[in-house]
Amino acid sequence: MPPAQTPSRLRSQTPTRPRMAGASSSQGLHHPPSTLRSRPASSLSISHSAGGVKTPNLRRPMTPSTSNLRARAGANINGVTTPIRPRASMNNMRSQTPVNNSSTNSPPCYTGTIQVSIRPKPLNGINETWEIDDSFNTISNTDAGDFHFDNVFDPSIPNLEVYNRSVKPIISRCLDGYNGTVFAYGMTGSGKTYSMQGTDYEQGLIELAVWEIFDKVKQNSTTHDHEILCSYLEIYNERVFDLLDPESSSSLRGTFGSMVTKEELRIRDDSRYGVKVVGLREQVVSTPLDLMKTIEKGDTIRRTGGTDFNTRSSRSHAVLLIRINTIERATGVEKFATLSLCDLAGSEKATTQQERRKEGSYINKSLLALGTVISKLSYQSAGSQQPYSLNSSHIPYRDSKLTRLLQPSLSGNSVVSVLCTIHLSSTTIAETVNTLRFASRAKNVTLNAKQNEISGLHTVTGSDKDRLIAQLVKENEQAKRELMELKENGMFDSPARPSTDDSDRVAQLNAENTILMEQLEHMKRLTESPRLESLADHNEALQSLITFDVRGNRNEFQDCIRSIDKTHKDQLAEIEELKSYVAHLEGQLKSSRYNMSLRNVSAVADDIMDTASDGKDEVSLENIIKDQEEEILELKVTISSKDSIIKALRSAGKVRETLKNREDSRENDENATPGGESKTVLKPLGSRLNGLFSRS
Ligand SMILES: Nc1ncnc2c1ncn2[C@@H]1O[C@H](COP(=O)(O)OP(=O)(O)OP(=O)(O)O)[C@@H](O)[C@H]1O
Repeated sequence: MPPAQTPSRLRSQTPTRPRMAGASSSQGLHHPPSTLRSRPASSLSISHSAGGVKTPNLRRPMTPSTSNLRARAGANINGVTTPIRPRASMNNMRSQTPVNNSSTNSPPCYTGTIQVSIRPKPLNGINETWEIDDSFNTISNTDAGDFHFDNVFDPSIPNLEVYNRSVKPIISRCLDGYNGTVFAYGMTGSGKTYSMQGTDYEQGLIELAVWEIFDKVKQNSTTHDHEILCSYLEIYNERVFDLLDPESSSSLRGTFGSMVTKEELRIRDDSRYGVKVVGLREQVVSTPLDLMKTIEKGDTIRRTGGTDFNTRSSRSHAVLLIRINTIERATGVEKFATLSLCDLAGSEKATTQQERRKEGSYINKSLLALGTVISKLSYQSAGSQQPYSLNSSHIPYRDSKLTRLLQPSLSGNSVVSVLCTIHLSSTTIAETVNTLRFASRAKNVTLNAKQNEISGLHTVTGSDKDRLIAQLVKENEQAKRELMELKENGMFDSPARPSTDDSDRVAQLNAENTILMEQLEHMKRLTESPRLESLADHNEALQSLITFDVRGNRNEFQDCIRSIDKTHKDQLAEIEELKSYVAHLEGQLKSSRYNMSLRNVSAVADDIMDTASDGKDEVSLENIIKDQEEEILELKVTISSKDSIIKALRSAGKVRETLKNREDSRENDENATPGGESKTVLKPLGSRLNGLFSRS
């Protein structure tokens, strides 16, 4: 990301915003001094609280002295400009208190109320309707009473002063991961656009915020990476449009109302940002000029039109969204925030033009919805009983696109500053009182903005870090305990004892390999040809038994039986031997595995793994073990076939017994009657044995 330029340097490069001489500082630019009417000292003032409810206030109203008025107004008296008194002691965000929730593992948050400032538009003529007190917190009218706010600006102060007191603290919060919202509210022609967008001769709050953001980004650029994205939209006749959409730009320039062909966008819930405008363009901007050009582009297609109060009235609510993502390089901790800067359309009485009337009704409807939401939030925050008309806990954010869009901010997760612009004229007193009542309610709305922070990949902070350390200590202790146990059991005295020395380990593994190879060889020897030959001999003996003609030579028959008996015994002995050998190999396998896992435990504990050899030995050992397992499986198959043979032998033994018995009885019969039919018995027995062999 290219480093941000300093505001001063860039300002001098901005061709589109020529400044009046002396307009670059808050002290330099001023407007004609307002003439504030002094009220009679004895008048009874009315104080406004939530909901604009009047409460008698017996405080004696202040009567500003002439000098005070001059100082406040930055007045040009006798040709000398009196600087506007800086109010360093005035902390505009004082109501917002940082709350550290680290003990509860939740992100830090700011609690407080919406910050509300009143900005009267300079009056052509003498102000006899409203009084602003010395402390710049109260605006009063004999009939309407007192209204108290965070700031009540003198009409003559410049945008920079307004910015410093009502917006600047929010920018710092945004760079620290808190969402920020600033919106200008007031009747048509009262100075919302003047304040937010400025003029060719004076920077507006938006531009000042943009410079501040990039200035802060530059200050942090050695330690942090930043990404700044911007979106710009308008809500026109209850429809959301993208002001950065070039298509819209070309099709709409200089057109209004029914000629609108822009694509309407929808607002959806969003887990990260609360709500999201689907399809809204986000433009990455890397310099303040980039961002200002983007905004200016959007402004060219924003709807404006002439009203009875304003020749170039904003006919839509314009919302600029600046997303600020910050990543601290050292920790990878990411903070992200959205700064929403809203220039709302002005409320107005019915106008003569039909098109303006239609727009006006939409504007009034959405402002009414905003007023209702603010009222309900205000009562909710105060925990007080709502009037019958508002009697429900439901906050109707969905009643208008404006409230829906501002829902995340109004529902608390944002640091919010409202700038209410008013007319001081006696002809607009009803609208001004309405605006002040709205402002009073907004002042009561509580906020609980959370810091948007994501822990870095390679680090953790605060309580997460402590938790991780505790977990690692626990794991380490467990590993140590296991190692101690293994030592006590003499495991480290075995040939497989792990060594921290790599060459020792390799030698050890080679030795194990040799042993295993020998065992493998031995196993092969046991299972190879002689055994199969003896099995073949055995089969031959059985075959001859099957085909034996019991009428043949009795000696031969008995030899055959003896041979089978011997083979049977030999097979049984071999099977036992094989079984014990398989058990032995299984034991070996187990112990090899155990030694391997032991090595792993030890390696982790001593952090040897990083420096271990290329692992060939491990691989070959594993291969051998795999081979052994296969051999064992084969042996098991052999054993099971031998079991079948044993079964067959047992059957053959029984046959032999039968034959022997028959032989005996035949001898007896021969002695008694000559001839006999033994073959008939042997046939089925032979086929049974044949079947058994073919199965095994
Ligand atoms: N504080 C101020 N100082 C000097 N001129 C101002 C001030 N506020 C407003 N004006 C002038 O008043 C006129 C109307 O102001 P602006 O367009 O800002 O009103 P608005 O509240 O945005 O109106 P709308 O709601 O109709 O858009 C403009 O010509 C503007 O220059």
